[in-house]
Amino acid sequence: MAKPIVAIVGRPNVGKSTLFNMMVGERISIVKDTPGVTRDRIYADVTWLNHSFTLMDTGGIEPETNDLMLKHMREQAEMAIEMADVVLFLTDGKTGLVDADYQVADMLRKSHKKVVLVVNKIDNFEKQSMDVYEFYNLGIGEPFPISSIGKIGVGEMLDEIVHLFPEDLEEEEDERPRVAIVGKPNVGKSSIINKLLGENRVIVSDIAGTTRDAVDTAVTWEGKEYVFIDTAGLRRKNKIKEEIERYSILRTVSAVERADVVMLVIDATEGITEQDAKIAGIAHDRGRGMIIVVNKWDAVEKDNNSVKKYTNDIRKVLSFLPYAEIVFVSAKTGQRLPKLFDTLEVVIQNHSLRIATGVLNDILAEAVAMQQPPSDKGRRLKIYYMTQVSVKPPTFVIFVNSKKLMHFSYTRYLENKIREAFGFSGTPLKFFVRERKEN
Ligand SMILES: Nc1nc2c(ncn2[C@@H]2O[C@H](COP(=O)(O)OP(=O)(O)OP(=O)(O)O)[C@@H](O)[C@H]2O)c(=O)[nH]1
Ligand SMILES: Nc1nc2c(ncn2[C@@H]2O[C@H](COP(=O)(O)OP(=O)(O)OP(=O)(O)O)[C@@H](O)[C@H]2O)c(=O)[nH]1
Repeated sequence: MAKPIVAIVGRPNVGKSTLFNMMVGERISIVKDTPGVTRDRIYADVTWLNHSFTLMDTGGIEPETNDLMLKHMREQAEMAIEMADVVLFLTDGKTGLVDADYQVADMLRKSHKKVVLVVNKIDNFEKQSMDVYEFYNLGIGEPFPISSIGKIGVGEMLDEIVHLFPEDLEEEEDERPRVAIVGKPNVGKSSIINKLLGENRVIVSDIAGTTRDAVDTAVTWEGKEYVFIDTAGLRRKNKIKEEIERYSILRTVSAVERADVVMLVIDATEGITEQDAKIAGIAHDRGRGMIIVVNKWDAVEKDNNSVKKYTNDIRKVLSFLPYAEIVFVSAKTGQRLPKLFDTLEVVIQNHSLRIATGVLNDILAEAVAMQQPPSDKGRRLKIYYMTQVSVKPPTFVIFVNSKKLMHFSYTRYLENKIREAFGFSGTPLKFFVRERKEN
């Protein structure tokens, strides 16, 4: 299930990373008094009451001139409008309103995006209340005063944010599998999409709707419909390197968030890299189906061993996703591209496969008979039964006598047995262990 995305925008130094850290609850990004430090973490999961969302810090480089700052802020706002469900527009109550705030407010108003206007650095609500009123002038609604450092006003702000989240209804109606094409710049994402869409057996239709849908493409292949989410085209002109990186990570997160299955494109002429692993990690964390698309296969010198060698390298670097499907293609020649649809279909099926409890417990009984569950200090793990509670990804609950006795390695053993029996290629599996009183 896609989580809503909340993006923080605002001028340099208004306190975006301070607020981000405070909401996430850990000091996962680095705040310095120097404006514009590049941070480690720029997105994170936040839970408020019973709502979960992905929070993004669109961050900032301190540009040397005012003109550059305006340009930068415009891009930042564009990015937030494109990716987020709710934009958190952060301003600085100590500095007061500035021209750049008006410009961003104009863009947000025109986009019809849901916006929460937040005035930060109101460390003393009584003394500074007048400072807050002037922000009504932006014409984008009521300003929410907060102090990120003092942790004041944040509850009211969060209430307003979650109040603006879209209803899930819309999403449930759309049964079409959503496929995100992700990967480093220049690996051939656009080429793959264009070639796939150019196949004469593929029917492409436009998706009308929000700004975000503009990057989506509906496709019909052999009577089945899919929605492709494209993250290509990240290299806008004159971007500073750190910005490109931040944008591409945030866009990847946003695409993966909305997808069922992720196609991670890697460049065969470069081989698998740490950056590819980072991107793969985003999909894995979110439980998406996974296909590794090794592109530019035409451009490497091959022998009988090449596929095996590449596969081994990929498995090694991406050891956390042994379940991923791997396909070797060339967007240039079109080689094996149609096979991508076959693989996609398999992964989609597996990602939402349900196993009946009876069958599952037959496998469990067999697995337990073959390898005794672990024990500790004379007490042995007992597994009562197992049931699948959800799909996308397939999620199982294992009922045991004691959670402490359930080792990670035994869960993995059970996972392997389930995979042996049912395949589940291309999809992660999730396991929860629950305790039940011994009879
Ligand atoms: N008084 C006060 N200062 C704050 C508050 N929140 C942040 N600051 C300070 O404002 C400065 C900028 O904070 P950051 O979180 O780095 O701001 P930013 O918007 O992420 O800045 P960029 O990295 O330039 O985009 C720091 O010195 C913070 O300590 C607040 O609620 N009250
Ligand atoms: N030899 C060869 N070159 C390819 C193939 N696919 C793409 N290329 C080339 O790789 C370059 C990058 O391709 P794009 O499709 O623009 O890559 P992208 O991943 O969409 O790039 P960004 O927009 O930067 O994210 C172009 O010069 C393509 O011609 C392929 O299968 N074989």
